[in-house]
Amino acid sequence: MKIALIAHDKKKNDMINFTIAYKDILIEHTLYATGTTGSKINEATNLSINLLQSGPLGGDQQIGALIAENELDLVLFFRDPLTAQPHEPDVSALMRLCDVYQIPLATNLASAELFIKSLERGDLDWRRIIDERESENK
Ligand SMILES: O=C(CO)COP(=O)(O)O
Repeated sequence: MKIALIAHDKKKNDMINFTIAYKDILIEHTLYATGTTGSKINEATNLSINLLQSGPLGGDQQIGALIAENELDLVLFFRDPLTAQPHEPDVSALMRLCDVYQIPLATNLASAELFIKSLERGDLDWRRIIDERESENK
């Protein structure tokens, strides 16, 4: 599965702890992340991550583009709901695209834990069927 990992600054510690805790599961998947989040995860876990731009510099839009191209199966986006973000329109656009394309989106640590356990159990395997169908139509 292709998974995007994103965290606003005040949620980066949550994301690092999450990736340390679930490293054994995450290592089995292809990971993408916005710039700063991805670098910090890589430093803490050594997980291999496809790094995009930092969020405020277009990283959220790059994640959105991957969703629109059916290149992501799951988005874990630890949002900070208490701090205004200069790139709020990009954040909203990313979440909107998850809804447009039916991509599971966790916006906090508690829901990400549920998703990662579902992933381990194979609950998200329906995404593989969609991926196969998409590649046949290309
Ligand atoms: O701003 C972000 C998401 O909106 C995250 O970007 P960084 O990972 O570059 O901090």
